[in-house]
Amino acid sequence: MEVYLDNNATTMVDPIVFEEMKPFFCETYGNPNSLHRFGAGTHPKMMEALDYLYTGINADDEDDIIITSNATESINTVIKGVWVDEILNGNKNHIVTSEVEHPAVTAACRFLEAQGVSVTYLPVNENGVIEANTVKENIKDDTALVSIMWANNETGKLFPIEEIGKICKEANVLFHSDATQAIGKVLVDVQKANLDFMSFSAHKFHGPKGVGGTYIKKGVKLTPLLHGGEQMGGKRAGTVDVASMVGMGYAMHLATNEMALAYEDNHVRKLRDRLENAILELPETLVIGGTENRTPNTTLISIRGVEGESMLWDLNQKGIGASTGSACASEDLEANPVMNAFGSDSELAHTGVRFSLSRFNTQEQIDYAIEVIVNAVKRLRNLSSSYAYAPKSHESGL
Ligand SMILES: Cc1ncc(COP(=O)(O)O)c(CN[C@@H](CS)C(=O)O)c1O
Repeated sequence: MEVYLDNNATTMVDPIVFEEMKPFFCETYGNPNSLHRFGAGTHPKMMEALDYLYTGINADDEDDIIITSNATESINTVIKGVWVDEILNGNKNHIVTSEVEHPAVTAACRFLEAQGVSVTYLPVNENGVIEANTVKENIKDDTALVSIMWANNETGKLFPIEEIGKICKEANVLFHSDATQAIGKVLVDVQKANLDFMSFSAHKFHGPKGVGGTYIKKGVKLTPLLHGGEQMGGKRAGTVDVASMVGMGYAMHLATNEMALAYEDNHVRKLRDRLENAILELPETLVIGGTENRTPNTTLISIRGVEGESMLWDLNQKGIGASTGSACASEDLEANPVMNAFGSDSELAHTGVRFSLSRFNTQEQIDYAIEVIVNAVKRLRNLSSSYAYAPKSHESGL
């Protein structure tokens, strides 16, 4: 049996989405900027896709959503655009973000630090969350941007975006959230969150890889990252990948409607809890960041005495796909920086395994995964020279 439990890395394109995309390869294949019928034929479905995107994040009709290649491009567009507008051409020189952001945020911020910008990386608290008050305490007169993720990709922890949005509005500071791991898992409302910018990627909610979006609130200036043609009103040059844009719009429609979010919060959450609770019955295991206030599909579990990479190899041999943390850091055998930030000791930082489920997982798959995981832990702990578990009288030895 094959069981895919790495949906925070990427998801399967929903077959229904794939059907929506097909016509734009060999039938309606014109360039949307061409004036003839071959180009104009793409417009109805592109407009429908935009409608789905606006509805999915509750954007106002006058706001902008520009189509990018992925969340990384969207994030760089915001951070570097604000740098140009508010720092190079303004009187600001400070950005507030967090220690547990995705590298797309932290690396872009480190690039700006190399250009002389001051960046504050906020720590998470003992519950693995960035506190709104901590953001407030770190906003200065020259703060150009606050950028805090909506949901952490490794732990699933949800951050107080609406509270932070109120703080930024009162302080008149631009606010961006990387919502890549929130869309399709929890309700994302850009207006309630008082966001000026938001980034997302279609392949996290059963859309195609290679397409994402940047939300820009009406009236907020943002210098483009890419210059060239007049696509997206000059806000993002380059011919739009029509099929992917249509796919992202439809995936947003399927993933963010009321029934879909209820399914995530019930069915997917129940499967995640079933898997997590079975692993927590093993001695010396714990959920990094704690179990409260998380996306319904994610668990990052430390299993003392079991190297994350060794566990992944065992799982892969049995048809199960998971990760030790974000896929983009999977080749890096250094201790997981996010786990370090969440306060786990150095050994724990090497023993984390991330399981991230989706609406396509079944209870049968989860029960199989539990059996494989428990057997893998037994095998790997028995092999471990450094792990010696002395069971208390009421615990079975492993
Ligand atoms: C919160 C967050 N923000 C940005 C990105 C980047 O998405 P792209 O579509 O690759 O550009 C990701 C992708 N995180 C994957 C791959 S590193 C993970 O395994 O966690 C993310 O989780």
